[in-house]
Amino acid sequence: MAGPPRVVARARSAVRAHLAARLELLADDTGAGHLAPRVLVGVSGGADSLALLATTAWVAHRMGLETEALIIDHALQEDSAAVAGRAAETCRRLGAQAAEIRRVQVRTDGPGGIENAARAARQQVFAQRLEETGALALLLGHTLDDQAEQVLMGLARGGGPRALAGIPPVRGPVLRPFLGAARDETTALRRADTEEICRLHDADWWEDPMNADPALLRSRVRGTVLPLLREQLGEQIDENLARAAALIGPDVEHLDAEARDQLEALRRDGGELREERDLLLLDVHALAAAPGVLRTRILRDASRLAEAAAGTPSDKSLLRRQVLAADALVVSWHGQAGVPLPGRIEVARRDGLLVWRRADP
Ligand SMILES: Nc1ncnc2c1ncn2[C@@H]1O[C@H](COP(=O)(O)OP(=O)(O)OP(=O)(O)O)[C@@H](O)[C@H]1O
Repeated sequence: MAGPPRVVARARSAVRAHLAARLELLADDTGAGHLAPRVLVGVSGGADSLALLATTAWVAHRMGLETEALIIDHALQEDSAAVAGRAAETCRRLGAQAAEIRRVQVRTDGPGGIENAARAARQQVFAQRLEETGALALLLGHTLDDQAEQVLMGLARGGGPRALAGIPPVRGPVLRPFLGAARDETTALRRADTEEICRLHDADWWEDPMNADPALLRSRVRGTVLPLLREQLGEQIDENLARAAALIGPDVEHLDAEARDQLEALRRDGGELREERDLLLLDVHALAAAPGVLRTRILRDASRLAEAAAGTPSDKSLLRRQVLAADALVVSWHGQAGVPLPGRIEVARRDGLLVWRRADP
């Protein structure tokens, strides 16, 4: 008997590998027993997420798991409720035991644009639904094409290693099986593969009109820049960009984890807060002993902690010049005034300590 088409088999194997790894991890942590035998799939109605839903429903069923489609209606077009309703119907036909539609309000005039506001709203619902259902995992349909676009946009914006590491295939309970198993981009699926899977399932998908909006960087990268790069640099450019992310990803994750551990240790030895404005103190000599790649990460993480401690969290990350100025306080400079940071705080040097404190009013 002939097996499933090759593309379907590849998709199933990617989803199976991700779910099996998640179950194994939870079994080690003895956390699996507390979780419902359910997986969530974020479905936009696009080809990538419908293909993922169909694949997951098939695989999960055979692993004794239920599949719930989670559809977020951003209410950004007039027909958005109808699009969400049709997607839910398709998901049930493709084997989902449940299909949840959540309507969210998205600010259209926010600082990061509609795209970022929609993403933030989506992530909030994802986290909430994971909590409500106690599901094992939430699966998202990002493909190798999304990864290539992400890396290119990161480079274009002058991003560092984190930007070049692209979209993580696994982050806690959030899994992106179509990015490939264990950072192996050769097992990733292309957007065209997901369209083929949808056609094989006779499932109509929705094309997001925002994808064609030239005002958005992502649309220009997808519609103009990558086609040109394929023509000029070769058809393998998407795979090569995704490979760069796969190669750098583990290095970045390792350094980030190391920096978190070192910050924890430095905080333990950091002494008591002395002034009312103080938020966080670190021993400057201990910090100076860390290599530069860790120091800059520790400074970023510490600044985020201090911002949270101040109760004035901003959605801005540290600028490169702020990191360099803070690092200069550590390695070379003693009497300099505080370096202003996001969230109305600053970092300064005082008595052998690096001090994060509320900024002078
Ligand atoms: N409205 C939605 N409802 C539920 N899931 C969604 C929705 N939009 C996107 N997703 C999920 O996110 C995946 C990626 O979608 P898309 O590429 O449009 O988002 P993105 O903005 O690039 O991603 P991210 O959310 O990571 O920034 C989809 O395959 C789907 O799993």
